[in-house]
Amino acid sequence: MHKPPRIAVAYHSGRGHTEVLAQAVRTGAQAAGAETTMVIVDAMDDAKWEILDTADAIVFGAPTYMGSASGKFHAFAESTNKRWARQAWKDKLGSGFTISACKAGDKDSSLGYFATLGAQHGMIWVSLGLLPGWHLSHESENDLNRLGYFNGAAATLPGDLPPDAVHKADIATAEHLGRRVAEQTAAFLTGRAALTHR
Ligand SMILES: Cc1cc2nc3c(=O)[nH]c(=O)nc-3n(C[C@H](O)[C@H](O)[C@H](O)COP(=O)(O)O)c2cc1C
Repeated sequence: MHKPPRIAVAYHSGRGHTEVLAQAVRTGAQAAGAETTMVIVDAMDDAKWEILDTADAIVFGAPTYMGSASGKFHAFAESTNKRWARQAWKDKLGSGFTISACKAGDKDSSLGYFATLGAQHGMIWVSLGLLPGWHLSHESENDLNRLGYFNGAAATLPGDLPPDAVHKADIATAEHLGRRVAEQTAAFLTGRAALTHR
């Protein structure tokens, strides 16, 4: 019997929109049997770094600000440079999620940035693993992956609305991502353990 995968959700949220997605990623990962820990990256301390260093997978999240992940997330990412130098997070699994106000809003840049950050750390990237919803005439905005992203989970919410207005389909998409990261991490850990004991 293997230990449950440990998944950290490392995120910044300005007004609570990204927080809703972070909680959804956690819900999905827990439903798939993972142990999850939330790490708000605005103010890192030793305990938070320990959580990230010992996690089997890290899911990065931030709102899209000025066409990329928010500045606070970027500051966190830059502060991982010593870990980068010794490849401390190599072979952890990773993925990412974002939200923005515009329908498109350059969210792709944020998701691409998370994937590049993961690659710099030698992490193994987990895609969303869903076909796009809402892209044929019989489909609707209530579909999973209604915004049609592949590199992670994305959500759109008009900027003047409160966090509890985050679209249910976007929440379900983030839950799907959490589940998928948990399942892929469990499969990876099982495979690695089998190879070690061969
Ligand atoms: C400084 C700033 C820059 C923003 N830039 C973008 C942007 O480039 N594209 C976009 O669609 N929305 C943009 N937004 C809107 C936010 O992405 C959106 O409101 C998001 O849901 C906020 O999430 P949060 O509450 O987790 O911070 C911006 C908001 C702020 C405050």
